Amino acid sequence: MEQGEQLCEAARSGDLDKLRALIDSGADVSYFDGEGLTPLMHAAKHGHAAVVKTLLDAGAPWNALSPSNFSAGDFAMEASNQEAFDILVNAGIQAELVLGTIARRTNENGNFDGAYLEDRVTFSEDKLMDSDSKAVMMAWEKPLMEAHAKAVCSGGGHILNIGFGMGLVDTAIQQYAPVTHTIVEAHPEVYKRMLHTGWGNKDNVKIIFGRWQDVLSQLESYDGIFFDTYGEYYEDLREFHQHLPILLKPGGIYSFFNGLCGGNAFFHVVYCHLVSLELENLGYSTQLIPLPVKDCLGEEVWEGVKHKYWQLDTYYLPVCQSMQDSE
Ligand SMILES: C[S@@+](CC[C@H](N)C(=O)[O-])C[C@H]1O[C@@H](n2cnc3c(N)ncnc32)[C@H](O)[C@@H]1O
Repeated sequence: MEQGEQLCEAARSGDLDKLRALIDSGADVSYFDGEGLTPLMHAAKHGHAAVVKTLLDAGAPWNALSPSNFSAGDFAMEASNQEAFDILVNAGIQAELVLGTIARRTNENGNFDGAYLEDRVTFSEDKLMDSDSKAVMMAWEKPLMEAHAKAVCSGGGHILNIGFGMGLVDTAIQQYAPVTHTIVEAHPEVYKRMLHTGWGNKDNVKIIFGRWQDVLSQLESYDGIFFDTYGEYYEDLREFHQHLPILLKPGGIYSFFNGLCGGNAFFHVVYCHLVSLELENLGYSTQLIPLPVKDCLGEEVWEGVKHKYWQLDTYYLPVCQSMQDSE
């Protein structure tokens, strides 16, 4: 049997001594067997936590995917192997803190090339699409947007929303009659449509046209902030978070569309941890409220849409607050 196969066999049976000996003799820890599984996936599947740790320490890729798009962490999660799962989550967080490769790759699958804001968009009743038939926003998200609006408007006052899209969250925000409601939107056609549908005539609404990055000096500070852009990277969200101490008033609530790695359950867990950790470092606590979405997401929803950006059964709605407020 070749070394890679022996490694998979040792990982399956939890034979740590054999595994170490194979690694020491140069066996390839990123080997894929005939079924497209790595030794790490086998160890995770069978709950051999020490083997998982040894393989990761030897450089096994935590984020390799099986032919059915399962990572080692997905296998551990599916088999309820908590210890192996925790080790893999930590490995994922550490790797992403340094490299941020997963979120970037997910976006590359979406083929963003920075040109979205210059391209045409198409509006229909149930979606807003970019020129490449990828959904910028879809109506199935309406209950999520209503929940986000409820969270960020819970203290009333002055509300900021970044990214108008189909106006779902803004329509919901209006229901709470905020004192002021500022909307930042960067796409010329979306902006035009906002004006066409009367958003420019609402007494409490202020529209700022431009990329949030370019209009920061026009922003004030707010009691509630929601962030949901398109065609941007995790780094952009992270950069936006750096401005929260100025943009969010004491006692204010911040939330964002949590579509991070929405195509893979385990990567999503890693990113939920990662973003919470990064917000914590900035002084914000994050509560993730689970909302079931399976029922609003039948196959027909994705008809004509090129990239299925969300494939999970539960959405975790982030509610962030300054930790000083909760003391
Ligand atoms: C996913 S949609 C927002 C959906 C919205 N939450 C809703 O409820 O309909 C993203 C929006 O952000 C806009 N956008 C993209 N990049 C932006 C940026 N850098 N600054 C401001 N808006 C941006 C897009 O044009 C798009 O209208």
